[in-house]
Formats: sequence, C-alpha cells, structure tokens
Amino acid sequence: MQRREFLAAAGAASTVIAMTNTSASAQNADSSAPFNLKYAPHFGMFKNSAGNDLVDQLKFGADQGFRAWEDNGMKGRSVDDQNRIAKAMGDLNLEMGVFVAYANFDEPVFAVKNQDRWDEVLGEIKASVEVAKRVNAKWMTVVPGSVDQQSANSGKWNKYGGPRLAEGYQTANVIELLKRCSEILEPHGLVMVLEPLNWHANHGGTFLRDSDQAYALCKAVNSPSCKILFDIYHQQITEGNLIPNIDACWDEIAYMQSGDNPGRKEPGTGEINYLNVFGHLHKKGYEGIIGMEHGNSQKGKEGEQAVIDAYRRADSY
Ligand SMILES: O=C(O)C(=O)CO
Repeated sequence: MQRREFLAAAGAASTVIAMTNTSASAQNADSSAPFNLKYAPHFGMFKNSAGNDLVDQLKFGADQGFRAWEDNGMKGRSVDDQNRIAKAMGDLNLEMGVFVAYANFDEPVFAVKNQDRWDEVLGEIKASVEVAKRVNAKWMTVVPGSVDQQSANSGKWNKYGGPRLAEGYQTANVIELLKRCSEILEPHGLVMVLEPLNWHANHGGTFLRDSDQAYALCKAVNSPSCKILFDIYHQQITEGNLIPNIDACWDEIAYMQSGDNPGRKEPGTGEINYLNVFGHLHKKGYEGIIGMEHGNSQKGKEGEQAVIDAYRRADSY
C-alpha cells in the first residue's frame, strides 16, 4: 500500500474509532491538528501503524500532529541513519528531543573521583557534541551513576559494611565533573539534562533521584549547559507533589518526560492527572519538549491509536 493510501486508510480508521468511542475527545476527528505542547514519541511506539522504517515512523508521527521526537539510542545509530533521520525531521518540521549522552545506573562514576572513569565520561560528552550537531539536537540526557556503595574494589555489596565516601564529598565530586562536562558543551550551545530517577520501581541506588537535589546541582554548576530533565513518571514515584515541585525547580528545568504510574504507560492509565499537569505547563508558557518515555498499554495498532487519543485528551485542557 502506498503511504498516501495507507494514511488515508489510517485516517478513516481513526475517524471511525473517534465516532464510536464516546470517551475520545472531539479533537480526534481532526487527527492531524498540531498538539498544543511538544509531546515527543520515539521509534517503535507506532511501528504497527507506520511500519519498521524509521522515516515512515517519523512521517506517521508528524501526520498525527506531533511536533517533536526523541531517541535515547541515537548515539548508537550509524552516521548514515543519523543523517537520514535528521533530514526527515527537518522536512517534517519535527524538533529533536533528547538522546542519551552518558548514563550509568549502578556504579558511582560521578560520585567518586577516578580519573580513568572521569576521562571516559568526558570522552562521551565530546562524542555527543558531534552527534548533537548531526541530528540538530540541543539537549542530551546524563545519568551520573550510583551513590558510593560499600564496595571498595569489587563492585559488590559488602554485607558487613565498608568504606563509603560521605555524601557531601560525593555531591562535590558530582558537581566538579558536571562543571567539566559543561565546559565542553557551552561553546556549542548544547545542554546536558540531568535526570533524577526513582529508586522504588526502576533504578535503586542512583545518585540523582530528587528534583530539589537536581536543582541544587544545577545551581552549583551554574552553567546554561547543565539543566534538569524532569521526568514526571519518576518524580511521581519518588516525591509526588508534582505541580509544586515543578514550580519550585522551574528555572532549572530544560526538558520534561511523561509516563503514568504504576506501569509507565500513556497518560490516563495510572494515577497522574495529566490533563492538569500539562495544563499547568501550558499556563506557565512551557515551550520545551515532553518526551513520551513510556510503553503502550495495549498491543498493536489499536494500542498505538490509544496512545495518540490519550495525548489528545491530556492536551485538551
Ligand atoms: O531508564 C530510565 O528509566 C530513564 O528514564 C532513563 O532515561
């Protein structure tokens, strides 16, 4: 089936779904209208509707009214794929969201000074500058490793306890390495976004988990290249109180991500009132991207349409 026919068929199908689904908002009738906020899907999210080709997935997303896209794994793609994606996103007027520049979840890479590990991080940040330029990205995710654990050398927990750097020194080390990463990014106008992660459903032991902690780090680093990625899913689990916490660290937030809890699926499948949270971001004049870093609650094309409908509802504040 040609793309145009395919999209016509998909459009007709979505109109039928909108007419038969009384809970879907009237906006589904115009399934190509741009969303108010820049929600960014990722590759694979619409593969049943759009097929496996990356550019076809971008076209499908743009045709649904999405204005941005994120790709955590962009750095691992071939240069040819990066160029092809960047060209298609330019043609489709899709803004590039984050890719992951450096992420470590279970070793105290930033928290403990180890010159080899720090050089590795700085090398990854330098390599990310090239990727960012190639794909027109402004933001890149950094996850700075775990807290210092009771593991002098082996990387294993010591059940009787062992040496462990005091928290203030861990924080000072993290700040020092973040400053050095920022020095690499500043001349290029690029921004690393630090992502606090929850300890209870996904990533026990990560150094960075609270929004106030991320805020303090950004204030200490004091660079336009070091900002917060506020992932609403992770922060709901860690601290809740979403709207007041977003307000409290607002001037250091550069990027947001979404996902409902429990389950990390599309808005409306869990406990978060996304209509109110997105409405709040809109009222504050948020012009940044909201990466849809979650799975689909249902399988197949119907599940993909359910994701799109969920964002239409949450965007209709
Ligand atoms: O791994 C995760 O859960 C993240 O959100 C990283 O981006």
